[in-house]
Amino acid sequence: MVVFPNAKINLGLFVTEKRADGFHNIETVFVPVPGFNDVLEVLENKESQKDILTTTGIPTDTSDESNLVMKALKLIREDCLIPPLKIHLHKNIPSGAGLGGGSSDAAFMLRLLNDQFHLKLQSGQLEEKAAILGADCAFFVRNHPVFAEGIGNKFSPIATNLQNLWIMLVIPPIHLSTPAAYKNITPKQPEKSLKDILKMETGAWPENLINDFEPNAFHNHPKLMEIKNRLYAEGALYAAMSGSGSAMFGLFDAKPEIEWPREYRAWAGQLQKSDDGKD
Ligand SMILES: C[C@](O)(CO)[C@H](O)COP(=O)(O)OP(=O)(O)OC[C@H]1O[C@@H](n2ccc(N)nc2=O)[C@H](O)[C@@H]1O
Ligand SMILES: Nc1ncnc2c1ncn2[C@@H]1O[C@H](COP(=O)(O)OP(=O)(O)OP(=O)(O)O)[C@@H](O)[C@H]1O
Repeated sequence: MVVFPNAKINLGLFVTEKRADGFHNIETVFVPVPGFNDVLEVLENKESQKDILTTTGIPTDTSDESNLVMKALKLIREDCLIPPLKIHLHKNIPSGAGLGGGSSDAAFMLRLLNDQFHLKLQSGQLEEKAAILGADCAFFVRNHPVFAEGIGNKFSPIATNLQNLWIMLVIPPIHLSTPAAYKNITPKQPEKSLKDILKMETGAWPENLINDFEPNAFHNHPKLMEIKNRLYAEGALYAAMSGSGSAMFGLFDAKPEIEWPREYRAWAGQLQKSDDGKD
């Protein structure tokens, strides 16, 4: 079976408090970016008793064992019998970009194993397993726009009308560490609730819809602020950094045609309703 784990963006991100377990409570809205994907294929390995992982595309700084797709497989095997597998992962979503690529791979692996081996796990059960693998992972199980609280794994529905919008992702060659980003932040309660802000006209979003990771990231990497300003200058309705960065995005009401320096990666697509990622 082949699946296409997609990226996410965060629409607003408040870091509200530090928890006793070292993690942080956040408020954010996750939005899938359906056309910006990795590719994950799983076949039964009939030639040996071992699992084999092969990877192509953007190299990751991780060993096979610590690759999140292998961690997802190990987690499923705690309760279910899965035969030896041949797994191929093609990485297109860069790591350290705040686009949740590794988390998406993990959640899609859980879903794929559930489907391919008829495990009959419900979405809620898959979300519980996904949350063990990473704070962002559970969102990718249902993969619909959602309001998230807790460490990013308690969900409630959100009324968003993003479906006719275009998104441009701009990814400069800057790798930002998520643990370091959380360490350098002072949590605070938001003045306005994110749910209320999202009910406002998009014209009010630039003033109100804030990503708490931006000030530190912009201070350390002024180019990120330049990208945001350029997205607005080119007509974005809203522009921000995704997650802990460094990917920036702009939302547009028509297809954006913007040239960026060659060392940046840029991609534009529509925020249509995402499917379940299966072939
Ligand atoms: C920045 C976001 O992408 C926003 O969606 C996420 O909060 C990050 O989620 P993630 O990459 O899945 O994070 P994990 O891999 O679970 O955690 C990496 C590290 O980030 C910190 N972390 C993560 C999530 C969270 N709510 N509080 C934290 O303090 C912890 O130090 C943790 O050890
Ligand atoms: N399949 C995978 N793809 C990418 N990274 C992986 C994978 N498995 C493990 N990792 C490790 O996870 C780290 C974070 O990867 P990820 O792609 O989730 O990036 P991110 O930008 O930090 O995303 P976010 O902060 O939004 O969750 C990588 O630096 C890498 O060491």
